[in-house]
Amino acid sequence: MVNVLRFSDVTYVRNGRSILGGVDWSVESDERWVILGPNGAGKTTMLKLATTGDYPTTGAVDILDERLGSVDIFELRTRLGFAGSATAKRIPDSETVRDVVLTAAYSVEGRWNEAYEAIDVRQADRILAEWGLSALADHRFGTLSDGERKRAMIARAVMTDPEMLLLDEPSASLDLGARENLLQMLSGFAASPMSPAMVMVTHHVEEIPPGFTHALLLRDGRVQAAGPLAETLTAEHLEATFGMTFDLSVRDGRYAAVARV
Ligand SMILES: Nc1ncnc2c1ncn2[C@@H]1O[C@H](COP(=O)(O)OP(=O)(O)OP(=O)(O)O)[C@@H](O)[C@H]1O
Repeated sequence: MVNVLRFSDVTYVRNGRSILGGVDWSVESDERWVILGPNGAGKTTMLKLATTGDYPTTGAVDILDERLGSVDIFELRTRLGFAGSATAKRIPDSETVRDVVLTAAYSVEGRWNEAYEAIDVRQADRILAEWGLSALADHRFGTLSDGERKRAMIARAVMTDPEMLLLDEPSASLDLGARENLLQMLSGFAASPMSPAMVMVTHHVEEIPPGFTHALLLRDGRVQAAGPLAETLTAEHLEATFGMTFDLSVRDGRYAAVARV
């Protein structure tokens, strides 16, 4: 398997504050990772570094075999798929859902005068179908529900066949049905050997799609545990990460955690 992401002794300091400290982490092309941790633990900062959004203060970040700091990040970004709330904010409300996906082929937000190849349009329509969005293809992005919006942003992120897909809280703010629907789709996507490496940040163990293989637990910018899901996502590691005792259960690949009173 090919290494797609490596953090080597990464620190990230801003305004005199240590946000990440001594992070070592490695992702292979067939792995699907979830990053869990309390508010402010540094999860989004890790995604920011992994998507070329910033540089580590010390240590090294290697993305798709390229060292951050000595590579053209604009070229590297075309090989990554990223969906998060910040990316959704950049999409014009008036954009159709088909164009939200299609414009990823040109790395732009908002269609202007680009002429798209028939092959790109076919690819967009195939992806819209895969993410349950065909019926909404001509709807305006601004009219979508939160759940539809999240799916549209993931569809956009996979449009260019990225070598690594990174998702920041894809299930946040979704109702139960929309969350379950999205989890099923993510689970199906994760199961395909054709899919890229995946890294997903979430706040809740209930939001881990079955089929995800690895977990990284972060607290105060430090890795508490990282590795294969079954060995890493334990009540003991959750306690060390969140500072509370949990009853943790897993059924049919779905995790649930309830604080022990
Ligand atoms: N530029 C900055 N200057 C100072 N502090 C920062 C800066 N960027 C991030 N932080 C702080 O770093 C910490 C980690 O932020 P980050 O957004 O990575 O956490 P998170 O784990 O994603 O949190 P949440 O779960 O609440 O989204 C936070 O306390 C945040 O306030």
